Amino acid sequence: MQIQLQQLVPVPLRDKLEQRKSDIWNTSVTFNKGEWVKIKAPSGTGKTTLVHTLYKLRDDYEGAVSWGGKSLRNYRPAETAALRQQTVSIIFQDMRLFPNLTARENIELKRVLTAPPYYEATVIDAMAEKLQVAHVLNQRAGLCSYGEQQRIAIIRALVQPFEWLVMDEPFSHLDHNNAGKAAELIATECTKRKAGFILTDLDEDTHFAYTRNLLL
Ligand SMILES: Nc1ncnc2c1ncn2[C@@H]1O[C@H](COP(=O)(O)OP(=O)(O)OP(=O)(O)O)[C@@H](O)[C@H]1O
Repeated sequence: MQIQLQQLVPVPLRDKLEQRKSDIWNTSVTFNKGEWVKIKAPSGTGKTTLVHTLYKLRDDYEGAVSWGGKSLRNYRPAETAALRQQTVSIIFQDMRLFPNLTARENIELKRVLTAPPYYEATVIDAMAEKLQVAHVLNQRAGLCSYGEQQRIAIIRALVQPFEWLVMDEPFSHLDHNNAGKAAELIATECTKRKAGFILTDLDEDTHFAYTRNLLL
C-alpha cells in the first residue's frame, strides 16, 4: 500500500516551518511499498507529530495523508482498526506498554489481535532471547528498565502482520550492541514480509540499508 503526504502541515508547527527546508512538511511525498525510509529530524521538528499523524492518532493538520489512495480523514473507525491490525505496525517513542501487565502479556495482546495470529506464541520467546530480554518476560512492564521496555515494544510491533512499520526513535534507550541486534531482527521481519518502514531519529545511522534518507 502506498503512503502519500500532500502539503502536510501540522497546525502547531505552522509558523516554525517557514524558517527551514523540509523533505516532508508542506510538500508532496510518496512512499512506495517496500521502501526503507529514514527521516532525520533534529529535536523538536515534529518527529512524534508526524508518526502520530501517520497512525491517525491526531488530525490537527492541513493538507492530506493517504494510505492506499484514501485520505486518513475518510477512514471510518473499523477501517482504521483494520489498517492497524493488518497494514501498519508502530513503535512509539514512549513505548506505551501497559505497566500492570507483564512484558509477555503486552506482546501477547498484540499477537492475538489477528485471527489466526500471524505467529505462534513461541516466537515471543525466540525474539526475546535474541534481544536479551527473555528474563523479564514474566515481569510487570512497569518494572522493566526503559531499555528493556523498548525491546519489548519492538517485539510487540513485530508479532503482527504489517506492510509498513513506523518507528519513532526505536533505539533511543539501547546501547550500540543491543541496537544492532534489534535492527537485525527488524530487518529480518521486514524482509520476510516484503514490508517497508519509516524510521525517524535525531542523527545519521548505519543500522539499515535505507532506500531513502530524508530530512524532516
Ligand atoms: N498539540 C500541540 N499543541 C501545541 N504544540 C504542539 C502540539 N503538538 C506538538 N507541539 C509542538 O510541536 C513541536 C514538535 O513536537 P514533537 O513532539 O513532534 O517533536 P519531536 O521532533 O518528536 O521532538 P523530540 O525530538 O524532542 O522528541 C514541539 O515544539 C511541540 O511543543
